[in-house]
Amino acid sequence: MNRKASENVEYTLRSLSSLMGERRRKQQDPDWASATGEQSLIAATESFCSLQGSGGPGPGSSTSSGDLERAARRQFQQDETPSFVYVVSVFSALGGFLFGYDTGVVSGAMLLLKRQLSLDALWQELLVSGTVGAAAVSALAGGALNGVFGRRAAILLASALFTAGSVVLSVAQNKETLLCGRVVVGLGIGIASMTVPVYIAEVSPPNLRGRLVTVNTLFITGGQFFASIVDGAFSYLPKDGWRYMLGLSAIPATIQFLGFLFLPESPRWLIQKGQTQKARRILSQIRGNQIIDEEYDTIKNSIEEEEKEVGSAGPVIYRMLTYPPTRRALIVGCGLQMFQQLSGINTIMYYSATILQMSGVEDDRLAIWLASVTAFTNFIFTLVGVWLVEKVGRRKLTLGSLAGTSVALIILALGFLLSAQVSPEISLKPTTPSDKNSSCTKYSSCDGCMLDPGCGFCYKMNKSDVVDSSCIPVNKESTNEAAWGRCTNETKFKAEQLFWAYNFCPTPYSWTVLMGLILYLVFFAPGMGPMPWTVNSEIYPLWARSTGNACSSGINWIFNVLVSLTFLHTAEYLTYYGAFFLYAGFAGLGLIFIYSCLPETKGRKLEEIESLFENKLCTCGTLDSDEGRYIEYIRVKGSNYHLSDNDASDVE
Ligand SMILES: O[C@H]1[C@H](O)[C@@H](O)[C@H](O)[C@@H](O)[C@H]1O
Repeated sequence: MNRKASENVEYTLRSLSSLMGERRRKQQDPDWASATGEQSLIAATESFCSLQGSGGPGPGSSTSSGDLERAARRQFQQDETPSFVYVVSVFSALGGFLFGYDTGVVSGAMLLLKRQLSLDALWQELLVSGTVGAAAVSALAGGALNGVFGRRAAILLASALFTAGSVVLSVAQNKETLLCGRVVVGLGIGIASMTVPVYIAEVSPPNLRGRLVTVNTLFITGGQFFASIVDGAFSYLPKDGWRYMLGLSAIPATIQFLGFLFLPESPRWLIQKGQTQKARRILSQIRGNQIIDEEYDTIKNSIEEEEKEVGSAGPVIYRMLTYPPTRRALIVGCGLQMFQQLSGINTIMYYSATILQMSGVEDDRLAIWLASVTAFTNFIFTLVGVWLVEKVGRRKLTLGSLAGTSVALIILALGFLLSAQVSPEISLKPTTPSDKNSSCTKYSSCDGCMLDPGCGFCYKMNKSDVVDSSCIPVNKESTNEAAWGRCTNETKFKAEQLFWAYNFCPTPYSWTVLMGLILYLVFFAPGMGPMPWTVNSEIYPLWARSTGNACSSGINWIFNVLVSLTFLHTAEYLTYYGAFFLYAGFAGLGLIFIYSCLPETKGRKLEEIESLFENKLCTCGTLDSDEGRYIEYIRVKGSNYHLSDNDASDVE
């Protein structure tokens, strides 16, 4: 038995012996028992004792603490979380999978699409960012949708949008239809991204909530990983391979839609809407054989109190901003989402193939497959987050993750800096054909040439030295070749031992970059990846939950577009190392923000969390008095009592 489990049992033993003491007192003094109306407590205690088959452990009782411990453990095991809550969470998390898949698959699809439909840069950008932009809009609008129609309706709508969008994409005949499909899918992503964490948090028991919501992010990164495999596999099908890539998500989307036709609405939302009978029925279905009275009453009371305290006049966002605890929670939630994106995750995800090329991978297809290694690392380390979230808590996990991410960003930046310092010189200045563009011939080293999106570096290798190098305009149709000169025909120039580097330079410091990249994901994925979603699903009171999550998800998407769309321009102005130092700076600011403002929400009931924001903003971290202290409780009612290592003290 591990230390914590034995502490649980020890505590239980202590709780039980105090109950036994009460029982003896009541048996000796029946008036006292009836006066306090505690007959049920006596019955419960007796029923516990009968579990052991040997009566209560009073003085002189033959029952050893070993028997008691075994009985407590047996009951603890019986009282497991019903599997229905896992079914509900997995079906909801399919929304996360679709979010990950549809944002991840586009990079591979674009490689094929731009050739088949001759897409120019503007159309490529529209197809990629159209989805993310639509997600930002629908995440913001999703708050109202959730509040009025409920979580279940929002998830059904999101999966219907995913299905419709994927079908449109797989049969599209022109770029305009493709754009419509991408926008429809984006609308689904936005709604799913803000609804699913809220729904899972609302149906989960407090001791599992963090883990189950984090599973949603595991599904996001799983979707991104699966997308990278699909991209790799269908890249061998140059004609129409993209139809499969983009259309495949119709399958999980349809499964989710069908599943949700049978899955229940969030009981918390139902109570808020006054549908109390239905809420009770669903809550007891989700909690299996456990008693729900206390949970039901807590939700109901907190809704009533909230209404008294905050009132119900005016738009929710106005009430949130004028009521200090929700205003603070909103700042923390949006800040977390903003810093998640500002620390550059999607630059790493979208440009990992380029970054990997910098570390010496020449072949395009190999770079695509290696990018799936990046996605896999992100996925596997999110799993570590699922495991850690209920052990170390949200605050420590996020802080540790962001500290590691900052170090990794500095290593990445140093790798790029060292590479820039030893960047190969340009030794040849070929004469430009009269009808061709010559803007690239002005550069004197590979570094400048690489940062100009219009140019590429053509060179030969002599052992480990770069020789006969030139900077030439890139072919607008395919970045794998130059527009003119020695590097124009891929098959021919490869046979002549020539190399073409677009967006990167050959460097001996590739290992530093590679190490930085891997370290980045190892640290980012368990904490900064999932925690912003997990924390946001728990920090708002019920009346503000949909709106709070809509705002913070909207912020996540807006900064996602900003960071990923500006990466190449940022690199052009600040160089690659400048860009990564900038992200490291943002991560450092994020660290200060999180250290001062993020309270620990682990193990608390959703209804209790509001109290964490009652004090002035950015003192929450220091008020973490409960950290490291486990409050055990034993609920005794009839023969049903519950031991939890993370819940509030409560003896009925
Ligand atoms: O939490 C997720 C996850 O970390 C993904 O890998 C990333 O692409 C998303 O932008 C982020 O919100």
